Amino acid sequence: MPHDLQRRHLLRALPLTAAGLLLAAKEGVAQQRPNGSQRVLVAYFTRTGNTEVIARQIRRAQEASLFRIEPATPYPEDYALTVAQARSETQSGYLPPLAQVVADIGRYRTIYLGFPIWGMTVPPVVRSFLRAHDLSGKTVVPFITHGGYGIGNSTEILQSFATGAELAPAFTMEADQERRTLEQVTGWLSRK
Ligand SMILES: Cc1cc2nc3c(=O)[nH]c(=O)nc-3n(C[C@H](O)[C@H](O)[C@H](O)COP(=O)(O)O)c2cc1C
Repeated sequence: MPHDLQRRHLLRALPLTAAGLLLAAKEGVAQQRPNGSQRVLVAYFTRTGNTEVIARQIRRAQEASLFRIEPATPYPEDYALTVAQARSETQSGYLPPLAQVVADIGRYRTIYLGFPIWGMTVPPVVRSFLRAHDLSGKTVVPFITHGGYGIGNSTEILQSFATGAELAPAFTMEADQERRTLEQVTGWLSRK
């Protein structure tokens, strides 16, 4: 029966070097398909679930393993605080430590990499994921959701962070934007 990420080792947090990003994280075993070839991994980051819908569909279609990218310290629940934190992390080049890394990344040939656009670019934690795993010789297939403003400089950022990987053209799509939903609900509530 499929099960969520199993955490094998608890390691103490280390400073934020590239090695630290790897060592600070627990090793995670991706959720695996019982009969799959295990050569395809779907790794994704999501806040509100849009990207996860696509990740799970790819997983079903490709008989792939599934890995959720998460920061060791979760982002705030509050939308505005998350936007502010993401902006400051991106501006300073901060790479948040990961909650877990893929323990057996070497077995995968193809990595579908999914994320939402944050501040017109790749979210910091997705950059952490790329830094923490050796993807050289692998094919990285991005799938990206955004709130209507496009994918910004994501292709260039992916090229610079996925060192040695072959980068396939990205699948991109507009999806619900949390900000728009919040504004509409706030407007509705204030009329009551
Ligand atoms: C911190 C933050 C920053 C965002 N920045 C952008 C942006 O610059 N451009 C855009 O089109 N959408 C932006 N969005 C909207 C998300 O990209 C979009 O809603 C995405 O589908 C969310 O995916 P998820 O549900 O998998 O988290 C942002 C959302 C958040 C939370």
